[in-house]
Amino acid sequence: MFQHNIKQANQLMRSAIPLMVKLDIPPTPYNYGIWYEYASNKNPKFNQVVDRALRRFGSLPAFVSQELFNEFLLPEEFQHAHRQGSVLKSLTTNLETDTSSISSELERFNGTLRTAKAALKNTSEPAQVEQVALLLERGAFKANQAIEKFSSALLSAQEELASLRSELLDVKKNTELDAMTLLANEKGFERSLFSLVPYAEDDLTLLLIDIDNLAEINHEYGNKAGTSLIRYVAKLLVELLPENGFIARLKGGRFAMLLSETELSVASQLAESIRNEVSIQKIRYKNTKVLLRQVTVSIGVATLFGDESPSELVERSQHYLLYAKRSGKNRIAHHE
Ligand SMILES: Nc1nc2c(ncn2[C@@H]2O[C@H](COP(=O)(O)OP(=O)(O)OP(=O)(O)O)[C@@H](O)[C@H]2O)c(=O)[nH]1
Repeated sequence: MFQHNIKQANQLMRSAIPLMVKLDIPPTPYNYGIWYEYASNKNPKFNQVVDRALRRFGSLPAFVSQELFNEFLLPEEFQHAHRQGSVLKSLTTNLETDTSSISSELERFNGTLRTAKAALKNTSEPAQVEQVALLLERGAFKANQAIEKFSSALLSAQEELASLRSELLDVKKNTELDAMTLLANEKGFERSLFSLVPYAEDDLTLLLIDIDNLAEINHEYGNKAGTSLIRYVAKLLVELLPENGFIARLKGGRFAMLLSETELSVASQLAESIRNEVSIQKIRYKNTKVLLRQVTVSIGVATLFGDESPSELVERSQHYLLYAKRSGKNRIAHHE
């Protein structure tokens, strides 16, 4: 990527910038990268994915740009590396190089000092003394240069580390994990959904899975038992999750399972087997050893089609989930 000369690069940036302005794309480094690549028209698959994302979102949401950038524009070896990890690695390598260059420069200067000392011992000739002084001056100048370079490298490393630390703090704060089940939470689900949508070709399916009558279960066995049940179902869903699946807990006893490259018919079969598997469990609440009455789930299934947006997909799954609940619960519902 980006292997153009300055003239070509300038031309491409001139076509990319009006596109960004027209589509109201924020001028982030990711977006510059993306629109530069888009304007170069070098990778038809990339342009296709961007076009599809634009149709679905109307613009490019920040994390979609980031995903596209990582997927298409980063060199292969960096794709899976965590940003912090790669920044730290390059910091360490730079500092190592600077450290070894300063040590060899100081070593050389030490040698110069030794030679100068020996020379001065054997002579008091003004011309020779002057030559030694010149040698020392040159050596000191070079050693000084190396020290200056090293301290400026240390300074910028320090700044870089401070900004990494604050980035890590942000990541911690904005965690996308549900503390109760250790699955992704609603925010994590949204991020996953938005990043999968640009690649979907009528084969991204969403299962909204909701525990039936959780309020009654709470009432009958106590809230703690209800919470324990949510954890139990979460574990079971993880066991049943296919390799290309992603699972999150949205709220209460409601889960979202995203299945990429899975058409409606296959996803419906999976939904049916999840429904059945939950309904045959014999669940005992471990604190009181009480066996709970039959636990069931209802599931709404929808597959993204055409230029549908992520929120339209979620709305359709909700619609089918509601339909399943109204039709008596412990069932799945989807588009005919
Ligand atoms: N124990 C427990 N209950 C929760 C938790 N989060 C939400 N709930 C309860 O889950 C219940 C969800 O109620 P509803 O949305 O009416 O759903 P439901 O009772 O499962 O009824 P249907 O969805 O129609 O089958 C409410 O009573 C909430 O208080 C939780 O973390 N633990």
